[in-house]
Amino acid sequence: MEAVKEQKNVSRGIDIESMQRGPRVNLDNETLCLEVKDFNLFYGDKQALHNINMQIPKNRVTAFIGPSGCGKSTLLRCFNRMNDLIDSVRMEGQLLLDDMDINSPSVNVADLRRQVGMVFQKPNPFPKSIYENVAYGLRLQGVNDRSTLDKVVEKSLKGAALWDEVKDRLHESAMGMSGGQQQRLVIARAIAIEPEVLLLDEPASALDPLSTLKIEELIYELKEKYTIVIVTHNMQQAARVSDYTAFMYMGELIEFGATDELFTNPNKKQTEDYITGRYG
Ligand SMILES: Nc1ncnc2c1ncn2[C@@H]1O[C@H](COP(=O)(O)OP(=O)(O)OP(=O)(O)O)[C@@H](O)[C@H]1O
Repeated sequence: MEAVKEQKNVSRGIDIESMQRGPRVNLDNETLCLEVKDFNLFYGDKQALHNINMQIPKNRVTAFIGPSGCGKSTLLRCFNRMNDLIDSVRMEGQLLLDDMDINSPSVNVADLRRQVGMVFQKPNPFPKSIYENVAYGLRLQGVNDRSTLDKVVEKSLKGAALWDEVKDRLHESAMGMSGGQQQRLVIARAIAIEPEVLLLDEPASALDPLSTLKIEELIYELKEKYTIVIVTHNMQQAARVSDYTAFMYMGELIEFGATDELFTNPNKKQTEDYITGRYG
């Protein structure tokens, strides 16, 4: 009888054993920023995300981990509609930013991308001066007043922990900076327009260990002002920088939890196998 009951629950997607093992995530004391509801994404006929449900709290760092191809970047890109650029993409379900439906036709995508900034794996500064890279977003908004720009450039470079290294060469080309400095410059450029969310897609994977450390320290500081979602292959990095972690596998969200709990006491066998290096 017990066996039958358990089998029924498993077949309805409720994994009793897992529920009994570890703590479940509790977001009662958090303010929500992003919400993913019954979300599916297809590239043509191929389904890349399967029925994702997730809540991402404000002013916290949330890491997406999982083996290559599990859908981490696909999900991340949905939050500022980067997938709009791919013709074959079709989506079902909802993505909310502060209760606003991100995919609603009434959403202005340029405005959304100002609210939800993105930093990619490979630093992509513009071939302009350090100053103009940071001022870029404001200039696009029509701000050309020198003293306003000076203030924002300084504040953003300080916010990206780069000011002391570049304050004497603001008008030199950004292309002459190291990779680690370029990545912090790209972060400064993103925060200059005061987004609400920063999406970081493997922001340190092309960097040396010292630059990686600086980016990780920076992420920790930035969460005071921004909600940060980071995709990383590096589990130590996820454990170091994030408050919450989502483990994905083959397009499904397998487990979402407080990072320290997920890494020390995962609910699901698949999570445990991944974090202990059994696959991935
Ligand atoms: N533009 C695209 N067109 C078709 N399929 C795509 C496209 N981008 C991603 N995919 C597929 O969607 C699935 C998820 O890819 P995605 O890049 O989101 O995974 P990921 O977990 O971020 O992987 P990685 O860690 O290797 O970057 C993969 O099977 C991938 O091949």
